[in-house]
Amino acid sequence: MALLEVDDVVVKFGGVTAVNHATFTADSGVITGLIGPNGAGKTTCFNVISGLQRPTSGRVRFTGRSVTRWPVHRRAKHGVGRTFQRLEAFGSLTVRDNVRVAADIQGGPLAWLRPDLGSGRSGRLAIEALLDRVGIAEYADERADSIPTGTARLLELARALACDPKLLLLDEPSSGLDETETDAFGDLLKDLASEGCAILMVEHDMDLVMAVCDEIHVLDFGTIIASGDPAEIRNDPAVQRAYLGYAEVEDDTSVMEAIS
Ligand SMILES: Nc1ncnc2c1ncn2[C@@H]1O[C@H](COP(=O)(O)OP(=O)(O)OP(=O)(O)O)[C@@H](O)[C@H]1O
Repeated sequence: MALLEVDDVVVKFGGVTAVNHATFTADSGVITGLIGPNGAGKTTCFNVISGLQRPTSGRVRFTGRSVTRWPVHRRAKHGVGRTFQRLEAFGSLTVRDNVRVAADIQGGPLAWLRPDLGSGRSGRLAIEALLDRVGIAEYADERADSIPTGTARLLELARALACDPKLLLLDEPSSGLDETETDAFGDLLKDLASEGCAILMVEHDMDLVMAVCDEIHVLDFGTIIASGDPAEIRNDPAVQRAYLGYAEVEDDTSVMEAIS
């Protein structure tokens, strides 16, 4: 049993089938990529997993329990963390306070009793350590609406990590990061996975996807058309066709070449 099981999920918006009988898993210690052309249904899948979107049919199981009808906050409390493609930080708060709010909410009304949370010294140190870990400590006192986009994405990651997730859903996490920052970000993802976190990532940077993912699922028009490790996905003709939009693909054209 995998940590997250998406089972035969369908999402329809009127006449548009955004997700079409998608079945896939994400597991602890594993970095899983969910890729596909624009409009393929990736964000809708994330919304179904995090609880923002009720599926038309199908099920979502998390830690073996059916969570299909659970609201967002209940899933979050049980370990589903998420970042958004469109940034969702509290702009008028500092970077540090954005993370503190997340830790406080996760801790609940009795958080002040726990030494690792709340406003006590240990809680404060834990937040500083988190900011340092994602590489944004120097921005701790800046307002969140004044920091660069790439930094704001890392802030979203820190905020999600403050809730101690078992599963981390990352939607376009590297957009806005330069090459060096993206490399560091990839290393951080590997570290998090090695500590047992399940990571499911929607990402357009194929170099990053191919470098860090253990398993990749490819969506096209809402349907999973391929699943496998990076080498299998790279050379899958159906994936190449999906990205290029036509069938005539040279045998030796890789996905990375196809979409670049
Ligand atoms: N709330 C909605 N109402 C109607 N149609 C929607 C809604 N949300 C998504 N769609 C449609 O569902 C399809 C899948 O959209 P989705 O945003 O999940 O794709 P995506 O793979 O995340 O795309 P991108 O890579 O561009 O972010 C698209 O055709 C989109 O227009």
